[in-house]
Amino acid sequence: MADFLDNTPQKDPKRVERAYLVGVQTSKMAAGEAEELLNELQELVENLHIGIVGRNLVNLRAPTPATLIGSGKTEEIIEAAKSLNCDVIVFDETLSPAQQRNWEKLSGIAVIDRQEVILDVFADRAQTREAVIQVALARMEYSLPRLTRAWTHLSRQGGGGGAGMGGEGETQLEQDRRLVNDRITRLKRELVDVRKQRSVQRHKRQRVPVPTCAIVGYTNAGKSSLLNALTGATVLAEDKLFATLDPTTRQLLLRGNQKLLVTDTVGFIRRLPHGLVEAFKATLEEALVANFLIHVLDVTAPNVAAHHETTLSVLKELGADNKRILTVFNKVDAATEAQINTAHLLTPDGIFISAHTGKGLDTLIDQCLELIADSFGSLELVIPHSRYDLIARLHAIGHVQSEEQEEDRVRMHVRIPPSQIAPFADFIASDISAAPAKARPSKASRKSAAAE
Ligand SMILES: Nc1nc2c(ncn2[C@@H]2O[C@H](COP(=O)(O)OP(=O)(O)OP(=O)(O)O)[C@@H](O)[C@H]2O)c(=O)[nH]1
Ligand SMILES: [Mg+2]
Repeated sequence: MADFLDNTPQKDPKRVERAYLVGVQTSKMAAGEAEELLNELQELVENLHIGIVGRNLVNLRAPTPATLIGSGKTEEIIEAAKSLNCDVIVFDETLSPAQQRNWEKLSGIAVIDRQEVILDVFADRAQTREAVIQVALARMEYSLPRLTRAWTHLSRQGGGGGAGMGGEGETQLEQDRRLVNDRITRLKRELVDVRKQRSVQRHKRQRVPVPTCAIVGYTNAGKSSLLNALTGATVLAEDKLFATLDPTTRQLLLRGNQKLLVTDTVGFIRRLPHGLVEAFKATLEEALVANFLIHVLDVTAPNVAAHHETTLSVLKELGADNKRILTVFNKVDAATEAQINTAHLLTPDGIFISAHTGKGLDTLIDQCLELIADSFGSLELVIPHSRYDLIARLHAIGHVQSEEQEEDRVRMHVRIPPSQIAPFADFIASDISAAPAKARPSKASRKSAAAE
């Protein structure tokens, strides 16, 4: 049991290595969707260094409660998996604990679903204490109703085998449940401590209020590459799913001395286990507290619309769907004209960029500046030289866009958060952002002010 609770994937040479994949096409799915999901599952499984020796896309009119798919097709799959000498059958659809048990009984082979694969990939990537605990929690919550399975996670990773088949007695099961529940409680407690440190760090950052944005999006879209391209950071960017689990924040200095904190976050995927969203909520808090979001999409992905929808629905689940979002289509350097057209239709005001070549980054930065201007009021202040303390303070906390010396005073355009305005109230010449829309400076003049 102890090994099962260990979050570290075991590098046992006997571990499973031959997988048979099963996808399910339902009438609700768009043409090609199930095939594409199955390709994604294949990539996920390969990320676990398990070889794919066969795959089967099943048409499903109505689900069968016991095994999800009908008995004829079930037999056919088991037959094929056995003849290919597979040690695991992987379902793209979520299997209920009972369905999973039934499949394992019928086949004598370990049977897992996409959710478990995703959990395993996350476990493989987790590096920091926070990520390790979060993944362990999600995995334990997933495993609780599945403790009576023929293969626990441990025995599957240890090479499977029939030893555990149906032999677990009630007492053992009760004991296992208690152990898992105890461990869940302990991990939750430990997580509270780890998170306290993150919130201390954030408060430190927020002492000087700087606008923040979070980069969100489907896994492998190029979020870390964008952070690197924008800020010169060196976050690991790799062609593997879920390369990033922990958020990284970097400061970006834009035109007009405007600072912006940019956070890279964990990627999303279709059919993300609910437990993982729950477990990563705190990590994704960076997205919740951001002033706005940059949603990155891989314009070359075969089903960019589904990626778009997945990210929006996870954001909704997190309660971050009311944020202003800049939609960014990345990898234009590798895109076809048809892919660009599809993206245009999906989000007409999307920004096309390449984190690799730098194309489109200027436009993205312009739009970031606009959003900052919208959320941080733009003020014109006239301050006498005798109040140099206030001028110095503005340089420290605000973002001075322009500064003009007049006889015994200085005229400044600044952006400061509303909560910080009070000490300057007597010196306000005009509040640009609060002015009626027609009196507001045009987009172009605001941009040039920012460029000064
Ligand atoms: N052609 C091309 N490839 C890119 C571009 N940006 C990123 N990539 C590639 O896409 C892959 C994923 O990039 P990452 O930056 O790691 O993606 P991510 O969104 O952070 O991925 P996760 O952290 O796994 O969610 C890497 O192989 C990058 O080299 C781009 O502008 N053009
Ligand atoms: Mg990343």
